[in-house]
Amino acid sequence: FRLGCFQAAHGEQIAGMTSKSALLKVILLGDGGVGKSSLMNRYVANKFDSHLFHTIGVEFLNKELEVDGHHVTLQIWDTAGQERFRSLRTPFYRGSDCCLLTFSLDDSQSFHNLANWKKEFSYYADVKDPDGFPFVVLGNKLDVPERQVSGEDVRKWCRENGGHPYFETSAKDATNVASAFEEAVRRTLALDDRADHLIHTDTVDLQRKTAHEPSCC
Ligand SMILES: Nc1nc2c(ncn2[C@@H]2O[C@H](COP(=O)(O)OP(=O)(O)OP(=O)(O)O)[C@@H](O)[C@H]2O)c(=O)[nH]1
Ligand SMILES: [Mg+2]
Repeated sequence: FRLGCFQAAHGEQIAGMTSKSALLKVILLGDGGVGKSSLMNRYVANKFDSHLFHTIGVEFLNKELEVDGHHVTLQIWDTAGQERFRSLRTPFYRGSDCCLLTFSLDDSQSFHNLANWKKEFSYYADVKDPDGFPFVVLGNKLDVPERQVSGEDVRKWCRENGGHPYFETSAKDATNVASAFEEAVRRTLALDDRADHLIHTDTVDLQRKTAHEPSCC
């Protein structure tokens, strides 16, 4: 499931580039209407539409950013949260480097559904160890006064389900939106460092092997 990332990292080594640049795929999941498209639009275009249509299938947008000195192209995949679009979104989970589990703070059912979203993602993205995968939890619509979910309950769920980071966001007034995406990048790059190490080890092994065998190509 992390093949895309491995290839990017390997490509850099072959090309001998000095600065690190990676394409990271991050996917937004959560119930219909929680604000996934609004979060993506706020982050990428700095726009907000109070009468957005439900997404059908998936859409993606790219955003370039720098986090802790790493240049990254973030490919943000926005999915349709409504149940009737399930078969249109699940084929796009594979290859995701990070998953943003999104709910709305004024809708407790959307919070209770996070476990189902995590399960659906892990199944279709073929994630072997869901608790080790970089999920980030977003509680959106912080600006709405009719709050139904307490931060304490979410933090407890995050602690008990793999220690995922949690952000309370508002796509409407831009609160915490950039911080949440940047944390997603940070978590992914932290895993990539380990992946780079594995690739490096493989490369050394291959070179050793070829040194002891007659070269034919
Ligand atoms: N007040 C407020 N409204 C928001 C916020 N984010 C989204 N909305 C509104 O909530 C509604 C649903 O937002 P969307 O971004 O379309 O939700 P979605 O998760 O993409 O929904 P699906 O595409 O059906 O999965 C829209 O009318 C948005 O304007 C927010 O932070 N605050
Ligand atoms: Mg949408």
